[in-house]
Amino acid sequence: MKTPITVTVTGAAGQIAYSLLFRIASGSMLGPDQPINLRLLEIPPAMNALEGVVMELRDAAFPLLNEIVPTSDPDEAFAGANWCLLVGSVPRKAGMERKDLLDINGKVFIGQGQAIARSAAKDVRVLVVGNPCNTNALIAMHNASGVPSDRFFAMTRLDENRAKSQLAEKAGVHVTEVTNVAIWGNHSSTQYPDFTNAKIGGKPVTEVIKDTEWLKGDFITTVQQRGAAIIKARGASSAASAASAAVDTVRSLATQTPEGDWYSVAVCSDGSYGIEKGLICSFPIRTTKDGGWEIVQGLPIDVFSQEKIDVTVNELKEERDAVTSLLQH
Ligand SMILES: NC(=O)C1=CN([C@@H]2O[C@H](COP(=O)(O)OP(=O)(O)OC[C@H]3O[C@@H](n4cnc5c(N)ncnc54)[C@H](O)[C@@H]3O)[C@@H](O)[C@H]2O)C=CC1
Ligand SMILES: O=C([O-])CC(=O)C(=O)O
Repeated sequence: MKTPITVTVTGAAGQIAYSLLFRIASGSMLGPDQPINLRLLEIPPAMNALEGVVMELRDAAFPLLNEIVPTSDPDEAFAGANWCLLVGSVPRKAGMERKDLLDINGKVFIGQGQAIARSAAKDVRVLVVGNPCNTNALIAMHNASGVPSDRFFAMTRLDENRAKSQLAEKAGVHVTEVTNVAIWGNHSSTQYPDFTNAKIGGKPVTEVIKDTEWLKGDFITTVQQRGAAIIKARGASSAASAASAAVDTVRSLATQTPEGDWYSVAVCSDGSYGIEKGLICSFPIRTTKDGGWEIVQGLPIDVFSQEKIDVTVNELKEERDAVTSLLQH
């Protein structure tokens, strides 16, 4: 029997968590032989609802679920955490951009960053899902003194999955044929889903999909606006697909990436591709044999891509500049 891995999920009584917790406990995220301790953080008014979720987790009788701790105390929630999935925060409503949530959600990540630094395990890794996730991750990272910056991630995998699904549908192939899709920049309507380096059945996308106007136009805007389209249709933001993307992100970070491929997640920029150091920016990423991660280097960036990347990186800088008072050094 392996030693349990402790996973903390915040916003544990919310929509995303209602899908995510059951996927984690079933073994989808960390493997079919990996026992899990779940530590679940909520705000006091949601503790009753959380109690109901805990009852359901117990009722599912998951063989891998070792322990469940529901709490409204961040230090108790992050105690010994190996993985922290920071989902808890308010979702946007129709007509809002994700960055409009900065005022409401940003400050949550100060206290959570500090509590992670005090209480989590030495090998802690943190994936921020709550929006605006890049800048919330930046706030958490700056407030988690002593935790290395390469442990902080923000989720752009849902965007990658959406891009793959759009490309597969257009090409009339199964989604598993689509590889090498990088999302650059911010998880926002400025993100750049890079089709120029993507492949379908091992061939460049541009050789398989000849409709360049669609690739440069509707493809990009559909991916950029998909979250808003879901809110319009469902009356609530994506939850099950977001949970699934969080599972995919952690699994990709925890397992070696297949040769030649990459995945998307926002990490602390080291200056690669000229993107300002210290921004939490989405890049093409590979997980290495030793369990670390690296930014895929040397991808060709044409003029069209560079313009798109500049726009989204500029937005990240603006968001960072708007929260300077929340960033501690
Ligand atoms: N990065 C991405 O791709 C995606 C991000 N999101 C974002 O994820 C976040 C959560 O979405 P939902 O689960 O649908 O929202 P929800 O409103 O259903 O659940 C959020 C939960 O967080 C809790 N919460 C609020 N403040 C908290 C705090 N300080 N500590 C712990 N818990 C706290 C609330 O009580 C609530 O139960 C939103 O910000 C949403 O915009 C949603 C979809 C995709
Ligand atoms: O659009 C939203 O507000 C929720 C989200 O991040 C997404 O679905 O990508």
